[in-house]
This record gives sequence, structure tokens and C-alpha cells, in this order.
Amino acid sequence: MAKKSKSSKTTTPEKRGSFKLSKQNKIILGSLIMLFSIALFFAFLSFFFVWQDDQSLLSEFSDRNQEAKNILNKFGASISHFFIFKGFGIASVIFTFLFFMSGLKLFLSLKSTGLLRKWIWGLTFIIWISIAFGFFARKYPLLGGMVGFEMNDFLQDYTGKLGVFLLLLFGLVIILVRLFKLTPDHFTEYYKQKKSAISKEFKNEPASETFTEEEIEALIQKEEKQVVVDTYTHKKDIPVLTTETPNNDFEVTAPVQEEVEPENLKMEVEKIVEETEEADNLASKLVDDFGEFDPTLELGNYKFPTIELLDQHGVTGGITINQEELEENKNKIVETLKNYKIGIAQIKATIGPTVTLYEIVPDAGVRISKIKNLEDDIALSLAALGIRIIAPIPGKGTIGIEVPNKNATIVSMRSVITSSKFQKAEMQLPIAFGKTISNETFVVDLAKMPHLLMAGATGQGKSVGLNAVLTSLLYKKHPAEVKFVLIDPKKVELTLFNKIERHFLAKLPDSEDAIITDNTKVIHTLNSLCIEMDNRYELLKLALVRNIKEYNTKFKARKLNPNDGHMFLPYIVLVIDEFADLIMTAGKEVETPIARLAQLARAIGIHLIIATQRPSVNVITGIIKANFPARIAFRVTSKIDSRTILDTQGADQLIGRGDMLYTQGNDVTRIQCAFVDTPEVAKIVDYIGSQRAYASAHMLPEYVGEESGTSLDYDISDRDALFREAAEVIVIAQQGSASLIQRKLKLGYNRAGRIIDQLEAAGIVGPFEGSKARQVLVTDMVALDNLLNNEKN
Ligand SMILES: Nc1ncnc2c1ncn2[C@@H]1O[C@H](COP(=O)(O)OP(=O)(O)OP(=O)(O)O)[C@@H](O)[C@H]1O
Repeated sequence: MAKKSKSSKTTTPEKRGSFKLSKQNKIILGSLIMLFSIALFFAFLSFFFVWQDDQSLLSEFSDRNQEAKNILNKFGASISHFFIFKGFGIASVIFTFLFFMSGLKLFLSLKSTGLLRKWIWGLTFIIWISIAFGFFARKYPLLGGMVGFEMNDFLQDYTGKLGVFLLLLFGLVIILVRLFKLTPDHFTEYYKQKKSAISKEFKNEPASETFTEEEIEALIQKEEKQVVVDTYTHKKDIPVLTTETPNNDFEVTAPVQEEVEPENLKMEVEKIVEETEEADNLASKLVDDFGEFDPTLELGNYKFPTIELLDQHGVTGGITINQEELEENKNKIVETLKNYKIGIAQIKATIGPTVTLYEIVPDAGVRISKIKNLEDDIALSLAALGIRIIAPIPGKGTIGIEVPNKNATIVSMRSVITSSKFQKAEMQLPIAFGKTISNETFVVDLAKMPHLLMAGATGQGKSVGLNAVLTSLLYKKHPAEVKFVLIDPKKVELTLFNKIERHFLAKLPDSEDAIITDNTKVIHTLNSLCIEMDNRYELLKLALVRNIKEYNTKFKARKLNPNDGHMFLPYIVLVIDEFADLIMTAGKEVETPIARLAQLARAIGIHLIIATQRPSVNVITGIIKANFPARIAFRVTSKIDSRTILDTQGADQLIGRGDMLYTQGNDVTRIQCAFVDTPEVAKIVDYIGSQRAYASAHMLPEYVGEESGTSLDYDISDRDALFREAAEVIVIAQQGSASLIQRKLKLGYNRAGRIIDQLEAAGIVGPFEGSKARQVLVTDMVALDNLLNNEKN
């Protein structure tokens, strides 16, 4: 249970980070703080007059018969005693201002920028004043409070009186310079101004240059009273200044600015206030009122599967090390290499669940290729299957020899699900595949892959691997966050998942079963996913975001209006078991939408997992390979198959039973796939299936399948499903032949012939010309687009 709640938490980290008060709560809390500050102020004020009377009552707070003289009775007396007497003395009054300001900001929902600064300076001030009073007014402890008094004592014990005085002075300097921005320049400037004003007056010069506007105003007022007394010269014959007579001798000019050197020129930069957009305001108001949108709310009581549903598979205490076996293998490796005159400088073993990696550093001067060529000989001398030599190990200066353990340890799904690496994984679609050779749990993000190809000979662990992927997601994701589209031509592998149809599966609106086993349905579903992809791109475009993660974040923040068609988008994971079977029967018709999805769907959260038994090049075509950088190879029978899957050999040397190689680009990692068997999966889906579900499975967009034209009716709506693609092929090649369409689109002769007839009717190719190819009447793609678009209108 504990695990479950943990996993549910990790799925929604935003929720934890964004605690926000609603507007109403802000008003309530704000007014409470303001009223408290006012009460505090009055309590403090009256404390100064009556504190001596109230002091004896402090210990009798609970006695209802006792009454304090403080204006706020015993509460006022106690709190003032705490702040002033036991605290900071008279400086505590500053607290009331700080509280009031904080309350006001909250009440008016103002941004709290600058508040922290005010509190920091306020507290600095309070402490400084308290110590200053403690120093200068020791006789009146109320002024500095206990803190001032004690701090003084403490500081004086170490620095003496002079030290405290200097410290106070330093504090004052900090406050003046940092808070009031006063520097010596200000004083010298002020002094200069005063000096020049006095000297000018002595010389009887009009001191107009140094008058500020207020001074002029004051002068005018004085003048009106007709009393002019010069404070310095006591002369009474200063020119009369009247407002009506501007033409007198007294000339008022704008104060001349003293030239300031650029370095000394101070510039105060006003903080830029970001204007918030209208939509944002509305969004934050909505978030204030209702909180962030929670997609999991509809199934708010959903319980994640518990860990007890998974078996230990007899493994409780990790891998058991067989010292003898290790020693034996080491000796054999050393001996075999010695036979070929290869000396070893160093050897090290890393024990994994199924294989042990022996890392060797050969003597200087030994060629790596020599060791690599001895692969079979070493295998022979070790009398073991599945020896793999990695020469050199990327990133290390060593050569790796992987030797299967005599007794392989099963890696249970339970152990990888409970690993902290998986539990703490902050990934969008975390998948725990199993354990690496160094016994570390291997967790990857499907969203980053972004699609996965799994291949391997029959019986080597593919289906278990697929179940491990699905189980990982079920343990980490809420039904609102991910949906599966399951395609199972074998009809038996994925049927179990039917039970979670209304929680986790997506299907076509008109289909009964969510798990697709029928080939025509597969084509419809894939095309429907393409439509879903286009729709999602449209939504992303409208929302001005680049991927599903940003889109959902924006939607949760209520910045996207559901009335404009916006909705929370779950990830969609398309799983195809036995892809070879599909390609053989439906060919281009499945390859095209799959290639489209693989190329484009990563940003909008549709991820493909394709499994196949037959890793031949006509199944894993170039276009599929190019778009599936993440690949898993279980054991295969030939080096060629290994190359087809991984672009490198090695999968032919695996030992089977979940032993696999994973690549996502260059590095190949050997992993023991986690084992989850059918009864465990059944328990998990039962657990989920028994809970409250959505009304139906997630609905994919409707796809109106154009049944591959059986009539020669040239009505636009009756055209072949691949009409447009065929037209594009013809226009690009500028060659109107049925065999070209046949080859490029992998179609039968009859169908290609029908498409050519339809192209002729549409005016894209000319009439039949015997043995010659037909003439292409459309010159380029733009013309083709125009032609086809005009047809629709
Ligand atoms: N990770 C694993 N750990 C231990 N044993 C495993 C593991 N994976 C598979 N096996 C063993 O191998 C057997 C076959 O596995 P699985 O059914 O997954 O093969 P497959 O490749 O899907 O075969 P097919 O293609 O015929 O369906 C399992 O019944 C199990 O005994």
C-alpha cells in the first residue's frame, strides 16, 4: 500500500509544488493578519503605561477573576511582555508595521515581491535598535528588551564596551548605506551646497542658483508677508519678491546641475513590472478559485496496483555468488589466452543475474582483434553457450568477456518495480526493463525513446518483455494519463488486458473489442491514430506549445479553454505484437501509417512498441528502422538477424529466457529482462478492473475506411484508399505506369490497374497508349494539390 501511494505521488509532482490560496482565503487570512497587527500595536502602546501593574498577573493568565490593565487585557499584557520585555524592547513596534504590510498585501492579492526584503530589513533594524538601547540606556531595560540587554552582555564579554560601540557603528553604516543608500558623497555635496550659498550671500549675490523649488515657494510666501530677514547678514534690503512683478532684479533660474562624473552618477533602476496577459489573469483566477485542473479527478479513488500482486519468483536475497565457478572461469580464460600467447595484466569480474562480465586488461602490445577472433575458442574452452566478447568496452580501456552463470537468477518484476530507481523515476513513461550486467535496475523513459522495436526468435522472452513494459506503466500511471492501443494478431498474448478496457485501453468508436486482432481493424486503427495525431497537432498549434508535456501543463493551469476544443491529452502507447504477420498480410497499408506515426507522433504523445519474431529486412524495413532508434533484441538464430535488429552482432550469442540487448543509438547494453508471468498480469488487471472505471474505453477518432475499390466507379468518394499516394508517386516520377505504383506501394497488379484508371478519370494521367507509359498531365505537386483540392469544392 505504501508503495502505491508513493507511486501515485510521483506521477503528479506539480500538485505538490503549487500550493496556492484561493482569493477568498487570501482575503480572510489577510484581514486576520492586519487586525492582529492593529491589536498588537495598541497592546504595545498601552504596555508602556501599565506594564508594571500587569507584570504580576502574567503567571495567572488562566484565572478568569484576574483582570489586566492593558487595553487588550491579559492577552495584550502577555503578548507585549513577550515581544517587548522578553524580546526586543521598544523596537518591537516595528513588528506591527511588518505584520500590517504583509496582511495588506495578502488582502489585496498583491504580488509579494519586496515583502521578504522588508522583513529582513525590519528585523535588522529591530535587532540594531534593541542592542543600541541595551548599550546606551542600560538603566531602562524596557527600551532594549531582554534581547538587547543579553546581547550587549554577551558581546561585551568578548569585545568590551568599545567593541560593542564600534559594532553598533558598523551596523549603522550598513543600514545607512544599504537601506538609505547614503554615501559620503551625499554629505560632501550637501556641505558644498551650504558653503556656496553662504559665500554667495556674503558677496550679496543672488543665490538663485541654489534654491530649490520648495525654497522658492517658501520665499514667495514670506514675501507676501513683506518680512525679509537675512539670517546671516541681518540685512533688510534684500530685493522684494512678489509674484505679480516678475521683472524685478531677483531672477529665479533653474538650479544649475553640478557636473557629475559618469562613474559617480547614480542611477536607480526601477523594477520592471511584467504586464500579465488577459488570458493569464483569467487563468490564474480560475486556478485561484478551483485549483489546477486535475485529470485524475474523475477516478479520484483509483488505487494503483499493490506490490503484493507480484511474485518474488523464489528470489529473495539477490544473486548468489559461486566462488568456485568464478575461479574456474577465470582460470580457463587466462589459460585459453595463454595458449594463443596473450598475456593478461589484470582481470576483474562483475556478477550479473544471468551473466558474469570478466574485464581483462591484456599485456601491452596485444592486438584487440586477436582476442576478438578467439571468441569461439574461448567459448569452446569454457564449454558455455552465449559467450560475448566486447572489445574494447566503450568508455573503458578493457576487454569484456561475458560468461553465462551456471545458475541464472530470475529477475523478478517485483524487484525492479520496488527499486528506488524506478520508484523515484521522474519520467513521463517510465519502463523498468530488468537488470543490467552489474545488477542495476535499468529504467528508461518511453517518451524519450520515442518508439521501441522488440525482436527475437520465438520463445526467447518477447511476450514477457511486452508484459514487463505494460506492467511498469500500470504501476506508475493513472488511467487518465496513459491509454494503450493493443494489436495482437496472435489473438492470445494480450487478451488478458481486456479487463482494463474502460481504464486504460483506447479503441475505435464502432468496434466491440478493444484489443485488435483483425487485420482490417488494424488498418482502420492505425489510420485513426494518424487522424488523432493530426488533431493533436492542431491543438498544439492553437495552444502555441511544442509538445504534449507543455500542452498538458498549460491545460492544467487552466490557460486553455475546453470550449475551444482543448482537453487533457493522455499519452497513447500503441503495442503491436507480431508485426511481421501484419506486414505480410497488409503490406504498405500498415507500413505507411506506422511510418507516419513513427516519424511525427513523438511530440504529441503517441508512442509505438512493435514486437516481431521475424527480424528480416522486409519486416523491419529501412523506414521503420530509421524511426525506431530504441531497439531490443532477444536471442536470435543468426548474426544477420542480429544485424537487422541492432546493426551489430551479439544477439545471436545471447542465452535466451529474457537475456536481451538494448540499444538507443550507439551503446549496446546487456540486460536480463524482468520476469512477470501470466498469473501475475492476471492479478494486476483484476485488481485494476475491479475498480470504478470510465463509462467506456478511450475513443479514437472515427476513420471511414475506403474499402479497396472493388468497382470501377470513378466517383471521388469511391476512390482507392491509396489514390492520393499513387498520384504523388506518378507525379513525382512523371511516369504513368501501373507497375510503378505496384512497386512503390507494394500493391497487386489488379489494384494498381484500378488506381491508374481512377487517375485517368481524375485527369492526372492520359489515356492508355499501348506499350508506352501513359502521359502524366500534372506537372508538379503544387498542381496536383490544386487539382485535388478543387475537386473537393
Ligand atoms: N525474463 C525472463 N526470465 C526468466 N524466464 C523467462 C524470461 N522471459 C521469458 N522467459 C521464459 O521463456 C519462456 C518464453 O517466453 P515468451 O513467451 O515471452 O517468449 P516469446 O518470445 O514471446 O515467444 P513467442 O514469440 O513464441 O510468443 C517463458 O515461458 C519463460 O519460461
